[in-house]
Amino acid sequence: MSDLRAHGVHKTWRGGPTVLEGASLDVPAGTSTLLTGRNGAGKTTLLRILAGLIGADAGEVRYGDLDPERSATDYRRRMAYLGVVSAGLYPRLKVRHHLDLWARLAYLSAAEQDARTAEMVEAFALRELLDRRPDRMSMGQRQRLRLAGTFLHGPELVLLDEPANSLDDVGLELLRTMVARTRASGGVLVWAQPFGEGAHGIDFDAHWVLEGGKLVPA
Ligand SMILES: Nc1ncnc2c1ncn2[C@@H]1O[C@H](COP(=O)(O)OP(=O)(O)OP(=O)(O)O)[C@@H](O)[C@H]1O
Repeated sequence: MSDLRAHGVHKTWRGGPTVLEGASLDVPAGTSTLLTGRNGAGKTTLLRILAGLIGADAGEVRYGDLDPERSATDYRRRMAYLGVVSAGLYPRLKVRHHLDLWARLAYLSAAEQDARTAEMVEAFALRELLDRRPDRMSMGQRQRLRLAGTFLHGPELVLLDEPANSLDDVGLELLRTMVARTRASGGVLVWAQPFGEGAHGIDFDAHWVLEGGKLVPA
């Protein structure tokens, strides 16, 4: 297992604002970090750079030795990113078929697929929903499915943008358990949310605030 490191990350959106001006972050293996900031501070931008989904203008991101841009395939195999927009679900595809599809996209073997799917069904209480379609599910139920998809391939590096959105206290408890499991297995977890929302009862190892394009300890 590895540490996640970002050093001196800069990002200006083309025709838009300069969002990051030397953001640096170090998340040791086996720890979870809370990242907060005002609306528009750049949390999503930073998380997407950490995930390798967009490039930085300058600076460095590494998970162990892996560079998200140069080792994209390896990086994505080990990483999971949950975006804040409620996308990624097919309205008419049953829950069980989402899980099958994601398992295949992650190249899980048949045995792994069965084991991991069963684990996620359990972890996010999806048993009753297996034959339901997202267009007939509540927001919180859909969020549990998105979370199951996030953790399905057993990622070591987990980047979550406002993951508690729409979750009730039961859903939140399920998510807390997965955060704890990721830490316990030596993974790295970053959880981003707007400033002022509280820590959702999670005992994060570190809390950073994104302010003026830089990360400062809370
Ligand atoms: N694709 C884009 N093109 C241009 N500007 C963008 C783009 N995405 C984000 N921005 C701008 O970058 C800034 C930071 O946005 P970002 O979504 O990273 O903030 P955030 O901290 O996640 O905000 P929130 O708490 O509201 O989710 C905002 O001013 C936003 O308008």
